[in-house]
Amino acid sequence: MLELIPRERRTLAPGVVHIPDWLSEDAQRVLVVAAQEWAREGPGARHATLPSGARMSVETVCLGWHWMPYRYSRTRDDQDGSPVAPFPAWLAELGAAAVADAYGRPVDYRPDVALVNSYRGDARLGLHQDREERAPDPVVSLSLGAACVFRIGSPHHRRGPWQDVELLSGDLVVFGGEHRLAYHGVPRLLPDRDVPAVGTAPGQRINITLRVSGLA
Ligand SMILES: O=C(O)CCC(=O)C(=O)O
Ligand SMILES: [Fe+2]
Repeated sequence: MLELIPRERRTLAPGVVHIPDWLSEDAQRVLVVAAQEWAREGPGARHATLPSGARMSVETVCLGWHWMPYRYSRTRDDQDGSPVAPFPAWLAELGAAAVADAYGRPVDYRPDVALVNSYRGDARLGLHQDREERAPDPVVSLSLGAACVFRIGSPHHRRGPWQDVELLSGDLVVFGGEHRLAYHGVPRLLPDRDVPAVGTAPGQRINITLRVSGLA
């Protein structure tokens, strides 16, 4: 099922752009250090609990707005109720540069939510839509550490066809436009892929997802 993808920038579908190696190794190291600090701050990262009672295998800490299945809050209501960590201005600038590069034009992109996801072992993320936002702006995804398979399909239904893309450390994916609500997920890590020394734990993948909440 996995295609052999040349490591070139590709538009996977309208509004969906993959840029391999978008982040320099230095930038990756800075982001990994920041992600590790965010994951330790306050009540720390957690495996969110789904309405079914199951816990997600991905461990997440949020900035700006705290995402829970399936709503946002300014406070960490499924933890200790403390205020969510602030969304740093430099991360918004990085997100705007990502969207401008992906779409090849100047953009007014002001993300105010980050999900910092940590995958270890057989952690994965089922197919879902990012749809708790009230704004049409694209989603930015940055990958750090271990490689994974990223699956993206249609905005209309969860079943395929999908595209499976290998995401390596430093890769950028932007999805917006008519694929803003595309189903997507991470069916598995690819722990045997070489990872540059960016500071992640052995076999760990960190994903930083940026979104515009549209909330005030
Ligand atoms: O880890 C990824 O690449 C995707 C994360 C994601 O889809 C999310 O946090 O909503
Ligand atoms: Fe998502």
